Amino acid sequence: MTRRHSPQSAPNIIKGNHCQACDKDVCFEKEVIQCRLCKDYLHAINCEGFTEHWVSSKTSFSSHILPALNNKRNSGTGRKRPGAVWYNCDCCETDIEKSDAVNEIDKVVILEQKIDSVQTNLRDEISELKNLIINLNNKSADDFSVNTNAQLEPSLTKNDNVWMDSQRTERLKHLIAVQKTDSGVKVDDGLDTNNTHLAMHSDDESSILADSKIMTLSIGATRGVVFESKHSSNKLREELQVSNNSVYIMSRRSQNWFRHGVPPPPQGDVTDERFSITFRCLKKQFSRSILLIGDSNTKEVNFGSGSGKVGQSFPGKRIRAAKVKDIDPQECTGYSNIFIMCGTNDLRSGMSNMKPEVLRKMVTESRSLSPPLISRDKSSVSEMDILYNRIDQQVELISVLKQRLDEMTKRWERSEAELEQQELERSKVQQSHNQIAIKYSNLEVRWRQLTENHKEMITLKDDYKEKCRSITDRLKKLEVGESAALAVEQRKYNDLQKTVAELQTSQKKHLSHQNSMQEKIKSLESQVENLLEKEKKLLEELQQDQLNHKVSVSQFELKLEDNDSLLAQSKNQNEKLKDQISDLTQQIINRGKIVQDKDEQVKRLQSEKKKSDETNKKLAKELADLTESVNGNRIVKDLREKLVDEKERYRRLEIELERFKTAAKEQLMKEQSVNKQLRHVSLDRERNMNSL
Ligand SMILES: O=C(O)CCC(=O)C(=O)O
Ligand SMILES: [Fe+2]
Repeated sequence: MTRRHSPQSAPNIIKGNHCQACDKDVCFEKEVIQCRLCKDYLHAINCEGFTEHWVSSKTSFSSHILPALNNKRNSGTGRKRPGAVWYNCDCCETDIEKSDAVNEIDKVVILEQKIDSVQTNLRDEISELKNLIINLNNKSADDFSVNTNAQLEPSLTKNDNVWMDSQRTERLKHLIAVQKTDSGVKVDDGLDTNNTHLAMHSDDESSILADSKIMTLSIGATRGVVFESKHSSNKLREELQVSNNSVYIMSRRSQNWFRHGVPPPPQGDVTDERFSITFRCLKKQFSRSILLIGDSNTKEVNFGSGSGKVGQSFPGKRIRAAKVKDIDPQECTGYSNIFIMCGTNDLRSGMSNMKPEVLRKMVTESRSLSPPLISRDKSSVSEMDILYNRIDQQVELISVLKQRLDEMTKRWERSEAELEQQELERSKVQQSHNQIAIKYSNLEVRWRQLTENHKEMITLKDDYKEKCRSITDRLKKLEVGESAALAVEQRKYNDLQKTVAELQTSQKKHLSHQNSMQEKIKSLESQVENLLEKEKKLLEELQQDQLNHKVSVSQFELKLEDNDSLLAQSKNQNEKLKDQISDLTQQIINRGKIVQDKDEQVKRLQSEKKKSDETNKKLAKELADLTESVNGNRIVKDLREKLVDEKERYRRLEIELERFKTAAKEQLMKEQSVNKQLRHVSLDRERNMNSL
């Protein structure tokens, strides 16, 4: 496989100052990293401002992009390299890992593992990126987050919950903002925010629609709202942290099972103001209900039917609260029209610097603007008159309210500015969100590239598999060839065994030959013995003859002296003796011949010995060959041992032959000396005869 990522064969992601994947210009110094092995340039997304850090083996989202996004440096000490970005791209890392492989199969295994790990990493990176995008989305919606933790009805899904509709909540937010300015809700400035709390309760008034939702909007400091089960069998208790501009939703039904409240902040905690506005859906008949909150001045107003009451058609109630802190919010639920009568007991005139005539005008205007909340029916005329008269009396209070209104307006303006600021931040977040989206698409490009690599690796793997298969086939063929070679070897072995058997038979023959030779030698020995015996006898005879001859010579001499006639006789005798001598000489010649025969025999034996020597040498050579070819063969070993024995026996035979030869030589010498003596005797005799 060609290295797709090599600088020559594959285009870098970065060309000039342009990233091909993002299709945008990049800062070469800050946004580009180079693989220190293949020297390819890659777009290091969002690593601006980083002149030194160690990027791990992969451009993984966690080790590279995320730290850059978080504007943090990689902190691992071993990873830092001053003055440079150190980076090995995935392909080079794979090459390094591949070089560890001992064989092709190992290489395939390493590649497979690598592909798996790259896939897992990429999947992790993509899911991390997705999470980040989701988080950023949430963060941008933080200004008005919808918190669903308090949904106590688990069956309620996002789709069927109207409060999950961001457009709707946006409109609501606007509405609330208007309400904030319009209503001018009185907030006691002397309120100790660190002690405020709302007792545990359930919004379970019968005036609330049974299958409706109750929504509470939080403004200001973050506070904990506690939810707990009412019934002992089910002891659940959860606390929900509600932040500024967040809403939580409960169902009306859950009120039968749970209660909720806002506990005081933990001891020692300093907290800011928090307002909450709760929205409830009332049953139709309560839509016009009235709540009148006020001091003793309101005691004359009584709701209900009958004489002295406001009337059946105006459902409502009056609660006594001389100061704001006396108001129990629990008592306030379920009323569409709430009148807070700020009595003169605590809030006196003098606090307003508004001119009375201006104030009066305002009151008149407000009267004209007021919706006809309460129609004047006959039964309630006097009470309402009293109410309007009271208003006249409360101009000072209204001026205070105006002041508060101004304060609230300022506060609203401030919050507007904050909102603008938030909007700005939001757009920034949106920008980074867009960047992330680009990075995501980059990653997808990388993913596609890796998929292509993966495909290529799979083809490579298939190639390797194919190679492995062919190697296996070749191996099988080799195995078949090997068995043929084995058969040849077996045949050779059998031949060798045959040769050994032949050698054994020739050894046997040699042995029998040696035996026959030994027998021959024995017979020769006995012949020599016989000859010696005969020689002995001849010698004895010769000695005897010599003695007899001497005697006869002396007798003859005596007789010769006395009688010449006896000369002839003596001549005859001499003739006989001559004959005898010639016989003896003949015998000696014969013996010489025998000795010569023996000599020839000895020579023959020697040549035979030479031949057997040669045979032995040949045998030894064959044996050596045999030993080489069939090393460790038991039969050959035995044969070798036998050969050694044979050699020993042969050596002894040789010694004996030597001894025999010397004995024969000695015999020959003796015979020669006897011959000499005989020759001397015959010469002496002839001389004697001549002298006679
Ligand atoms: O302030 C809150 O979050 C709780 C308000 C509440 O429970 C209520 O108005 O009934
Ligand atoms: Fe409540």
